[in-house]
Amino acid sequence: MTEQKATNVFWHEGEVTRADRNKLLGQKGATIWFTGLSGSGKSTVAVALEKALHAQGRLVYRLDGDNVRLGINKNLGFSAEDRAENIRRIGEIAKLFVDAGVIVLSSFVSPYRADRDTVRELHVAGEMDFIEAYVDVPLAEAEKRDPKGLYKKARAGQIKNFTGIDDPYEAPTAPEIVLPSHEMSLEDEVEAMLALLKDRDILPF
Ligand SMILES: Nc1ncnc2c1ncn2[C@@H]1O[C@H](COP(=O)(O)OS(=O)(=O)O)[C@@H](OP(=O)(O)O)[C@H]1O
Ligand SMILES: Nc1ncnc2c1ncn2[C@@H]1O[C@H](COP(=O)(O)OP(=O)(O)O)[C@@H](O)[C@H]1O
Repeated sequence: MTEQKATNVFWHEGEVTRADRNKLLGQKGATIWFTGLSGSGKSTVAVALEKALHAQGRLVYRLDGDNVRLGINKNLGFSAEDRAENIRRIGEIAKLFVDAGVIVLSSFVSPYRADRDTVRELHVAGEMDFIEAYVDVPLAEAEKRDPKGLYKKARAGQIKNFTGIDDPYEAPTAPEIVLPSHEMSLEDEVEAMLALLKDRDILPF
């Protein structure tokens, strides 16, 4: 693919603002970024939190690793470069959703600190909330769960560059919240996330 830079392109401001949309929805759009090993519980927590927020009448939308990779990012693999591009695109998509007033729950392994920090900076530059939620389980626990049988395949050498096996996972150094899903119930994880969102004024009432 030839890289082309967007030149002579300008952001076009409308007359309805993000603040107007947030007011209409009674919430503040924000990105909740779940990161962690495959099998740590990112999708499980995001699904449960989505259900809880929806039941409260919040507009919430999940972006999930497997789903996004079946669609917009289907041309990307798992090299460090492709993972960076995967996360960059998802970061941009999340930002558009936040601008629309939506609470985004994103679940991606996102193993590289620099890639996650780039998404954080993108949000901060746009004066948008970015909450990094580290779903922190020991590799042995994720491997024991192995919900998709991928660790088994990676151990057998049938999948290369598998995070935690023959590819790195760089743990967050200052996440907004840590969820040790091997020591915490799913209900407690959801409660902890809801409390944090309230604290941050993402759920103003
Ligand atoms: N090599 C390798 N490493 C890690 N994960 C792999 C790999 N190959 C396939 N899978 C499956 O793809 C899901 C991870 O996709 P992500 O888009 O979240 O990855 S990344 O953020 O770009 O690193 C991941 O999903 P989750 O298990 O839900 O995390 C796996 O099911
Ligand atoms: N407290 C918990 N929180 C989240 N997942 C849990 C918890 N306890 C057990 N699990 C299980 O761990 C697995 C996590 O899988 P998944 O959510 O697909 O992880 P990921 O999205 O990080 O790959 C699921 O089978 C889930 O039922």
